[in-house]
Amino acid sequence: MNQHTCVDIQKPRTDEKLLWDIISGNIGFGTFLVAYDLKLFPLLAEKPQTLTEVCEMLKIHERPAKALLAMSVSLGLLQVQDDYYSLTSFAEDYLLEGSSTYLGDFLDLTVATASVYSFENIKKAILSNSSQIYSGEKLFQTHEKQADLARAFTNAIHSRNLGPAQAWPEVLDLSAHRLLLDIGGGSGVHAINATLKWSNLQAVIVDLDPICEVAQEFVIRHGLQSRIKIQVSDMWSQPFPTADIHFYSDIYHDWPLEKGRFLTQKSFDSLERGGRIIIHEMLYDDQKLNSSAVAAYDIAMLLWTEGQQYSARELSTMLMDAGFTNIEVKPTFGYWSIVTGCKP
Ligand SMILES: C[S@@+](CC[C@H](N)C(=O)[O-])C[C@H]1O[C@@H](n2cnc3c(N)ncnc32)[C@H](O)[C@@H]1O
Repeated sequence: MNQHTCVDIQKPRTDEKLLWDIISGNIGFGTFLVAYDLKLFPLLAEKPQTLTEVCEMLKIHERPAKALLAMSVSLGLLQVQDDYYSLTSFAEDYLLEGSSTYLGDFLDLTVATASVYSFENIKKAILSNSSQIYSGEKLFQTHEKQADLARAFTNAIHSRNLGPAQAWPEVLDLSAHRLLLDIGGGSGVHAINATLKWSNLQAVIVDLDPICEVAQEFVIRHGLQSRIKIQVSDMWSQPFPTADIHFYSDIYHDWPLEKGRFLTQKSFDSLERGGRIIIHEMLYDDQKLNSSAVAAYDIAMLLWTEGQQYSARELSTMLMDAGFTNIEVKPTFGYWSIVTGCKP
């Protein structure tokens, strides 16, 4: 090439916004957890504060305070008016201890396990097709052996489900049913909300031993001991107690497809005629293409479990193959939906 020949620089077809959107998702998540950890949200719940006041109360310099506040505003957690920062409705609903949908226990676990989502762990999970939580030990087997971890996890899932669990019982008519079996029910947050909404319903929560202790405490806290029973039971090996609704929330996504099929068939076989199955999950669209939130949850399942997020079509097909009819998919709350069917 001649020394003086100019070479055109090819222009990109797109600007680079997408790069910064991807980066901001990651940094925004970390900054949100730090804001939570520093108790920025309860501080602003007392009264709106200026930048200087936030610096004083959090004992941080102006430069990081500005960055923290700007990110919190851009994430939709704070709003600013006349130089005063205050909470948005989302922050009031989910980030204040007094709220009935407070995410505190979920965020505490997320802070404690933030390193699970590191570059190294995501790469290892993708290359090895294995979970990275608890140094590669199986999630639920570890919980069976370590009651403290089981409790922190169960409390976290409970707090994260306080909103969704109020929503799904509103979208179905359960007035003709008697007994809901909450399989792998965790804290019992769904059984509790379903029985509170439908006075005709009783419930049984089945789960592993240390989790049932936590569920018992939540049931007592709501004064529902006469309507909700708790049974230590392994859903793979032990028969289901009699019920006319089988409810699964965030269970199918913990396991591979064939285990989902197993549970579906087991439910179909053990439900009475007219019985209903309800699967509560964050669903992908059928092409598994259009939701970054569900895709992120899918990666989280890779890091924590043997499972994956499913689409409405995949779960509906599973129900149909087992013999269920009248299959319906109903969006319920945020990214949550239920897939439900009846035993003819
Ligand atoms: C992701 S959590 C969901 C908890 C609850 N369904 C909810 O949505 O709040 C999964 C639950 O399945 C339970 N689980 C795992 N293996 C189980 C088994 N073999 N038998 C019964 N429950 C099991 C776990 O202990 C845990 O409570």
